Amino acid sequence: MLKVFDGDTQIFYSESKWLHPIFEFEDFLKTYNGPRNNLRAWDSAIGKAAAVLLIRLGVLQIHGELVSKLAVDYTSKTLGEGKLTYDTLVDRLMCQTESQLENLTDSDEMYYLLRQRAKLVLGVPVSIQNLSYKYGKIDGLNLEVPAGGRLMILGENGTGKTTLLRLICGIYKADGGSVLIDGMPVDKLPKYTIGYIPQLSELQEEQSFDLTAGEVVGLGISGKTTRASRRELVEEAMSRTGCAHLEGRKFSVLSGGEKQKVSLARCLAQKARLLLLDEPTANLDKDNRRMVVEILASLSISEIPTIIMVTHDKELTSLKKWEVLNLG
Ligand SMILES: Nc1ncnc2c1ncn2[C@@H]1O[C@H](COP(=O)(O)OP(=O)(O)OP(=O)(O)O)[C@@H](O)[C@H]1O
Repeated sequence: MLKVFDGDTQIFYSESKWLHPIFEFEDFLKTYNGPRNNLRAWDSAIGKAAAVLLIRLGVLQIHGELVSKLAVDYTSKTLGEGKLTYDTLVDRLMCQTESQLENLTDSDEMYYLLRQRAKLVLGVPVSIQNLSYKYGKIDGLNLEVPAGGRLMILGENGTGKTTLLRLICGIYKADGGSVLIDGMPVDKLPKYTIGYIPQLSELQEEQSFDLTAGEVVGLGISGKTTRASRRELVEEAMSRTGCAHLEGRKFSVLSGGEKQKVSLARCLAQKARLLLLDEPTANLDKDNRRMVVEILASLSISEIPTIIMVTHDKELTSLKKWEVLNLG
């Protein structure tokens, strides 16, 4: 059970189990407009996981009926002594989550792990078995990317990186083996599951596209969405990728980098569960490359889609915690 107070006023209450009340509280905060500088929480049991989440949400004073030593250590290191009080102190809470967090210190990485354990990820798993294709070095390839996983495909020119993305999203048919996304072949997937951004050269070929950038971003949004929420999704995605000012411009006349930003906004508005990105930072200047890196980092700890990306960009290849597949 979790109760949260602003000073003495209770603002939130939940009786859900495990860490779910805290994730519910996170959702509650998205629309809560009251003051947040004096948040106090009361929870029945506090392990390191609960401490990490509550502190991320800005709670400064926590009381638990049952509290673990790991939680006390983490809280005193992060907030200072005496911010976590308790009725009973135990060595550790007997759960796997507490053990998995024991030696982690990076708040983003802990948060990512907790959302994965709570199955609060947008991403779908991808399973590639014995995949073969006539071009490139794709010969009996096996690969598992879990829901919300992050995979970077590296390799020399011509090894088949782009070909692999096209096999995953069904543009090419494999000569042998299979690709299952969320347990299904690609043609059985619900519409809008995949967001694919091809290499810039292909985006450039879409010259006949007579749509505005805003309309392109709206393409991935389900037809059932109301007009108002559609607008909101488009605006939010375009401002997140720094291209809101391009909304009324024709997509076909945009520069390469602008097209990439608009395409990324399309995938965000679509809430794609699997992002397939082919050289997403090629042709972007330093600031825009940084922005893409930041968007990928923030996606990987909030919505958590599954991301499979081909890149040569040093800034991206140095990202930590990504699985790497070297083709060739
Ligand atoms: N439809 C096709 N017809 C002939 N050759 C093809 C076809 N599709 C792919 N290939 C060849 O397969 C190889 C792999 O191509 P792909 O574009 O996947 O490479 P890549 O690893 O993405 O390379 P780069 O780093 O240069 O983008 C290349 O030699 C390419 O010429």
